[in-house]
Amino acid sequence: MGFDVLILGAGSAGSVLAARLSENPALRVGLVEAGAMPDDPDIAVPQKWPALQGRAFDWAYATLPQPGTAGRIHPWPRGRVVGGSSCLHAMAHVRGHPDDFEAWAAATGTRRWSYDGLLPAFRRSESFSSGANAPPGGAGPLHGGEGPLPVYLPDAELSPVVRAYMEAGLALGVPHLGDHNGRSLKGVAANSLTIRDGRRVSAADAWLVPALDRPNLTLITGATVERLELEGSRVTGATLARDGRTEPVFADTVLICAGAVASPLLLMRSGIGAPAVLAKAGVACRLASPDVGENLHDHLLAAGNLYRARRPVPPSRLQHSESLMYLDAADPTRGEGAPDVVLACVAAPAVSECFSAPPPGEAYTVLCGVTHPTSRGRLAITGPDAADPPLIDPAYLTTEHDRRSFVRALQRAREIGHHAALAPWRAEELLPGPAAVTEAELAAFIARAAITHHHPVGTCRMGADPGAVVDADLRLNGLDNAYVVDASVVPAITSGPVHAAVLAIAETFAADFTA
Ligand SMILES: Cc1cc2nc3c(=O)[nH]c(=O)nc-3n(C[C@H](O)[C@H](O)[C@H](O)COP(=O)(O)OP(=O)(O)OC[C@H]3O[C@@H](n4cnc5c(N)ncnc54)[C@H](O)[C@@H]3O)c2cc1C
Repeated sequence: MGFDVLILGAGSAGSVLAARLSENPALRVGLVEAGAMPDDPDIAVPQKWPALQGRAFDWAYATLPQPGTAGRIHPWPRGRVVGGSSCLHAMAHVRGHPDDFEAWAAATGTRRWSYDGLLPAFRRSESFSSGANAPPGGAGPLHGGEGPLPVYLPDAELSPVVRAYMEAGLALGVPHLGDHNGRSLKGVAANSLTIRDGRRVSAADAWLVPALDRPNLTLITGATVERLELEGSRVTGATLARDGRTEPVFADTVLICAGAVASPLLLMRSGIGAPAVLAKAGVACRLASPDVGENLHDHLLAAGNLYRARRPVPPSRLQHSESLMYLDAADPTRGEGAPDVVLACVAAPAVSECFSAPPPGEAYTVLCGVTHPTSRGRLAITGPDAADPPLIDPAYLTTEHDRRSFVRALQRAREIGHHAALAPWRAEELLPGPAAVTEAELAAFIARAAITHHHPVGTCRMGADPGAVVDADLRLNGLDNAYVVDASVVPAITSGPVHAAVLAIAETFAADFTA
């Protein structure tokens, strides 16, 4: 088998790239995916997203025990299915604050990765629409109206508890925000969701599936990429494992889109990485690239500031966590600039495995987290085969900045949670509970309550410096015809969930590649 362009991984970024590049009928595009087409009907049901984890289409990774979170091991779900993690995710669509992308522009030395550089891709990717009673949305200077991905701003379906939490924020002087995808991010807004007619729309649904009947696009499912094949400074293709056999696939250009966990692992299995890490795993070094797998970072959420309800809490009609509230922890009334903390109201009990909670309908939660963590970890292979389990160490809460900011976030969560606007719903605070008052007590609670917000990034960071894994064009440093295009190239995480940014990276790369 041979292609002009071979895309490895049919997740969020891979789905965008396969569709965009195969718009050119002269380009033979191959797309390889370890998983199958999604066939579990629960994937499309927004309320069921937490229940999808651990099923056959989840890679179900786990971190090393984390000293910063009381020695806990954190499950890391990732989609192993056509559509990738966009089939498992919580459907919140948040581009990030424009200042977030200044770090990307500074790292690469090009405005292409600034907010304004990415804006055409953000707009091109989406069809923005408002809910029945929301302010008018649709196309405009900041929103796209004709892109493949529906971005839906709900109103009428919002949970009454979430509405009360939003009212509490406004009463405390937090600015009103129409939606999360303008130039401001701090304030009160319902989450924009990648939902159409009450059903999840994955990146595969939006981009890939409509393109699958093109004769120049070949999707190969159930095939795990074992390694890239290298000849000098070129990648000639990859070795796939399918149905118990290995087979080669050849290509002029290879795009690695296996995600922030699997892309660096694939590079390492192929002999591209830190020589010491490769040697330890029994892999011969073909290209020394010490930063492969480094710079791993993620958002955490404290689950959570839990309240027993004084009356039944109706189940969410959306995806449970219906309103992220981005704030300046020192002054929540401040609207300018990027936020430093985030709150989220879940119309259900949400706690880590360290705590128990009342059944659904009897409690609700205010989650909180830090938008720009400074903790940086790493991941590594333990052997030469795709089946060898990786070492994943996000180094959660290892900086003073992250621990202190998290305490501020929890203090703001409690301020909202105890506000009069929530009095009709609040019976009592269950967690961390009235006995937790000092910063040390709150920090100890956070260490046991923190769970991943599912946003790992950074493990093949882009940059202009010689240590960067990929350059500003996303080309692998040291190779002529291989690129990484997925969440792993993000040099520094955005304020919020990262899916919108990953899609914009893929859209931007595709536009440049085909120009
Ligand atoms: C539970 C959960 C909730 C989330 N919630 C949100 C949210 O609400 N909003 C948001 O913005 N983001 C959210 N995210 C994050 C978001 O989904 C991801 O950041 C994004 O999908 C990453 O896209 P990607 O293309 O980098 O990787 P993926 O979408 O993970 O794609 C990688 C693909 O490569 C395939 N692959 C990997 N290794 C191999 C191999 N060796 N051979 C062949 N194929 C391979 C995988 O099976 C997968 O299909 C969530 C993620 C999860 C898991």
